[in-house]
Order: sequence, then structure tokens, then C-alpha cells
Amino acid sequence: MKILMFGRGVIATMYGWALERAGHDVEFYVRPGRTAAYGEAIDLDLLDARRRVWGQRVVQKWPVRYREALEPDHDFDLIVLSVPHHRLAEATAFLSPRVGQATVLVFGNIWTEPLAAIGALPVDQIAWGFPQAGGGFGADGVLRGALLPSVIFGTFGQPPTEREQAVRQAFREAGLRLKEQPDFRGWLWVHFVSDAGLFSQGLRLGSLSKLAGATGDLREGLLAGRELLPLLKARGVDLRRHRGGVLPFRAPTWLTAPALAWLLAHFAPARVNFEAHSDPEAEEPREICRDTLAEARRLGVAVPRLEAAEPSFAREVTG
Ligand SMILES: NC(=O)C1=CN([C@@H]2O[C@H](COP(=O)(O)OP(=O)(O)OC[C@H]3O[C@@H](n4cnc5c(N)ncnc54)[C@H](OP(=O)(O)O)[C@@H]3O)[C@@H](O)[C@H]2O)C=CC1
Ligand SMILES: CC(C)(CO)C(=O)C(=O)O
Repeated sequence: MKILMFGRGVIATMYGWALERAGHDVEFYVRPGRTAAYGEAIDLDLLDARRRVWGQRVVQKWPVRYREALEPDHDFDLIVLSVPHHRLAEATAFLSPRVGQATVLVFGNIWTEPLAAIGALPVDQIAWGFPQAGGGFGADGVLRGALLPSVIFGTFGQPPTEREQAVRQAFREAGLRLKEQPDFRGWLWVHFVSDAGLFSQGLRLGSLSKLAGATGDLREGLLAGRELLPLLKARGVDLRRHRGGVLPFRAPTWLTAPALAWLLAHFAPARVNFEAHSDPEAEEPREICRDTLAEARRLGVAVPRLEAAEPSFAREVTG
């Protein structure tokens, strides 16, 4: 397949790497002027857990191809769109007139109605998924993170179309196990509030990476997530369809908090993922917390822990 990764972010890079190694032809679309700044290769320091549970370390300079323009008559089969949720509107506005014949895999967090989130992109050309990988670029430009063995694909009650099947096949060929989420809207929102719970407590300490080893703060993160479950119900999510996703928040924290702390200390793929979320200036965690809190306020759902953490993610008032 001819694949265009939109942007050169954390997720685009990790999956672009895996897809290229599986024989696909991978390029990156980056904003005009970025190619020179990025250089010819991406420095990777990854834990590849596709074949080994504890991961295999990959340290490599990966030579990549960039393009800074996209005409609608391109011949990409697939465009992988993985940007923070607050960047989606701008990205879909750019892509809509340029999508050509490609399928667009929307591959990240969404907090609005998914069909609204894609703007004017043609819905019959969309596939939906979510990465099971994580990490971040360090100040030294190195991408550190972990690529887990599975990847999520979602639908909204319908079986996957031919296009969606073709995208799944490409990821299968990259050695990834597919996990299907038939209520993907609900799944996305469960994931979003899970992030909000953890990020809110991470931000209180400076960044998500600070939660590693901090069992008490992890407990607060889990409880912040628990407080957000009524918000999901208020939005019409049937939580019975997401038992696995909400279990960490419903289970007793005397069990879950030390278990998570243990995982982050001893299970290398989880550890490197969290450690790489160390940028205290990162925008996305703040945006996730802000948008979750705004929605809780709009719907009148009490979220005292998220509210108490607001000073660490509120927008600075300038003036
Ligand atoms: N990082 C992680 O560990 C995980 C991330 N996710 C989710 O995956 C998604 C992607 O995350 P991540 O890879 O971390 O995000 P990043 O911020 O690392 O990457 C986003 C990339 O998209 C580019 N981009 C955004 N908008 C545009 C635009 N309009 N035109 C051109 N380029 C654009 C950015 O470029 P520029 O810098 O120029 O703006 C950047 O290269 C998010 O929804 C996130 O929540 C999920 C699990 C883990
Ligand atoms: C919370 C974390 C770090 C887990 O990978 C994340 O970024 C996400 O899943 O959105």
C-alpha cells in the first residue's frame, strides 16, 4: 500500500516505521518548511513489543521521506491521520479537498461526536482506529516509546467496509493483532476520560511521567477517572458495553493503584511510555483535561478531583 502519515508525530512515526518494515511505501506529510528542520532520518529508541511481551529494543536512525504539499490527484491508498483531538478540525479542513481516492484512518483521541470530528472528509472513505503505542520525542529529538502487540479498530454498529478491511489488513501485515470495538464512539469517550483522570493528576506533579512510582497520585488519577463515569452516562454511553475499559476505575483502588504502580515500575513497555510523557509544556494533556471539565460543567456532573486539579491545566489569563 502507498501510505501517507499525516504529520510527523509520535504515533505517526511509530506506526509508519512498522508499516514500512512490513513492505508498505510510507511517506510523511509535514507543514511547509518542516523537512529541513526534521532532517533526513528520525532517531528511534523504541521497545517493540509486537513479538515479545517485554519488548525488543530498537535503536535506529530511520531514513524517511517527507512531502510538504498534497495535491488531490495523489495516488496514496491510505492516509493515517493521528493528531491530538484539538488539532483535528484544522487537519480535516486541510485534508478534505485533498483526500483524493485514499482511505483516511482516523487514529487518535476524539471527544466530540466522531462523525462531526471528521469535518468535511467523506465518511465512506474513513476507517477508525486507535493506537496501542505511546511515547514522546525528547528534547534531544529522539523518539522514545513502546509499540504494543495490538491495535484498536472501531466501527459504529456496522461491519467494516471493504476499505476498512484493507486498512486492517495493512496493520495485520505489520505484525499487529487487531482488536475490534463495535461501539467505537463509546470506546473513544471512555478512553478520553481515562486520559483526563490520569493526566489531571500527572499535571499536578508536572507531567504524566511523574506518576510512575507515585502510588498515592495514581490512586487519585484512578478516582478522578471514576468520577468521570457519570459524565459518560450523561452523554449516553452504555458502560455495560465497555466493562473492560471502566474496570480499572471501578475496582477497589487498594488493588488497582499498587498494581498500576508495579506495572509502571517493572513492565518495560508501560514504563518507557510513561517516562516519555515528560514534557511539562505539552499541550494535549491540558486540552484533554480542559475539554473534559468543560463538558462536565455543561452537563452538571460533579467532578471534584478534576476540578481541584484545574489550576495545573487552566489556560493562563494574559492581559
Ligand atoms: N503519544 C502517545 O503516547 C499517544 C497518543 N495517542 C493519541 O494519538 C494521537 C496523536 O498523538 P501524537 O502522535 O502524540 O501527537 P503529536 O503531537 O506527536 O503529533 C501530531 C503531528 O501532527 C502534525 N499536525 C497536526 N496538525 C497538523 C496540520 N494541520 N498540518 C500538518 N501537520 C499537522 C503535528 O505537526 P506540528 O508539530 O507541525 O503541529 C505533529 O507532527 C492523539 O489523538 C493522541 O491522543 C494515543 C495513545 C498514546
Ligand atoms: C495515557 C497514555 C500515556 C497511554 O498510552 C496515552 O497517551 C493515551 O493512551 O492516550
